[in-house]
Amino acid sequence: MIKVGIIGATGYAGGELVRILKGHKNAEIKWYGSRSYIDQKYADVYRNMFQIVDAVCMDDNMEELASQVDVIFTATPQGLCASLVNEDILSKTKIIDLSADFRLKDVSVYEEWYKIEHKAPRFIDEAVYGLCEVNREDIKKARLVANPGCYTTCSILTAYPLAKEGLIDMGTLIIDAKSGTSGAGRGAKLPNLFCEVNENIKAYGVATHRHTPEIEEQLGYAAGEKVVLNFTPHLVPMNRGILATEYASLKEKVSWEEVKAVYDKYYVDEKFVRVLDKDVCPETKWVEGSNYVDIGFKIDPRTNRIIMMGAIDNLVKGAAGQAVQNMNLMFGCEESEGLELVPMFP
Ligand SMILES: NC(=O)C1=CN([C@@H]2O[C@H](COP(=O)(O)OP(=O)(O)OC[C@H]3O[C@@H](n4cnc5c(N)ncnc54)[C@H](OP(=O)(O)O)[C@@H]3O)[C@@H](O)[C@H]2O)C=CC1
Ligand SMILES: CC(=O)N[C@@H](CCC(=O)OP(=O)(O)O)C(=O)O
Repeated sequence: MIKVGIIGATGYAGGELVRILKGHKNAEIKWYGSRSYIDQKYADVYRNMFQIVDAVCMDDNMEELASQVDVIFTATPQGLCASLVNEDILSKTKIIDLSADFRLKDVSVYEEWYKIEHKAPRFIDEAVYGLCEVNREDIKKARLVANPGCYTTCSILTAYPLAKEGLIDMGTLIIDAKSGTSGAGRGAKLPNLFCEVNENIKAYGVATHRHTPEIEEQLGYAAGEKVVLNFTPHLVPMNRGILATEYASLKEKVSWEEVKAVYDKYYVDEKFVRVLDKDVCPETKWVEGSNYVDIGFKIDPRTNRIIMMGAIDNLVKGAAGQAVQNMNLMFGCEESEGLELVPMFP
């Protein structure tokens, strides 16, 4: 059994880790970490865990945790993992960080976009970007994995094959994305109150959202060139789900079938990536509660632009599901163990 500790188990991403790991046949949660609910029963924080989880919440003592578990998930705000990690801890346990602390390779870019000082820059090079479909072999050997952001997972996987094969002019790429409010976490925040979100849709973080440099960096590796793009997120009145619509000019005239062949080259054997049939556009409902990424695309012959669409559940493939997929790779488990979650509908 893989012994697991979760720091931030009381947040939405941490809660989803608990839900998924409860169905994992090779993993056992030993530590439900919290800042606000120490010594309280976890099932009192999340009543859906009544008679399922009997444990009480513990603090975020990573030093102590490292000697008790094989892997630590940090599902905590930006900066916390970097402020706790050290060589001694990494020599005893593996870490999968759901925050952005180790996602960007250039510390000055992190500090510019996140507006905080990075507390452990020496581990940035070592950290592996945990996008399983792209970095599988490196993840298997990693002791520190930077789990990608939710918008970024969706945005990158949707465009990755075309960037990699040089089909699109990267300078024309525009990403318009929408997210349910669970993406903002469980903490009470005024813009996320029911009356502010219900019957409403709003853009935010326009030209400043911190997922922009992460998408640019990863698609830059794929394309083999520096990528600069526009990314605009929107908040929509639903609990879960992200839909990313991405526009780019095609370098040459290609048919839908030729582009589909490019997607198939990368994804045909990927269990969690479903490239949809012609004229089918993805919907968040089709992936809700699951680890799937659904991708669809259309070519507009008038503009010779391609419109790519990707849908994920932000808490599963966008956070906890992908984190467990990473854990499976790091520990030699079946990659889909614990993740055979059938999407919920309606
Ligand atoms: N929500 C999402 O869809 C996604 C989230 N993420 C990332 O995952 C991380 C967690 O996000 P999310 O679950 O949404 O956030 P929440 O606000 O729902 O949860 C935050 C968690 O962190 C704990 N925490 C907060 N401050 C501290 C601290 N100083 N020390 C220890 N624990 C602390 C909280 O504990 P307590 O409540 O007990 O005080 C809580 O368990 C973030 O980095 C986020 O960016 C990544 C992808 C998607
Ligand atoms: C709806 C909503 O507010 N979403 C969050 C994204 C959360 C996430 O995945 O981001 P990180 O792990 O990179 O912080 C946001 O836009 O800040």
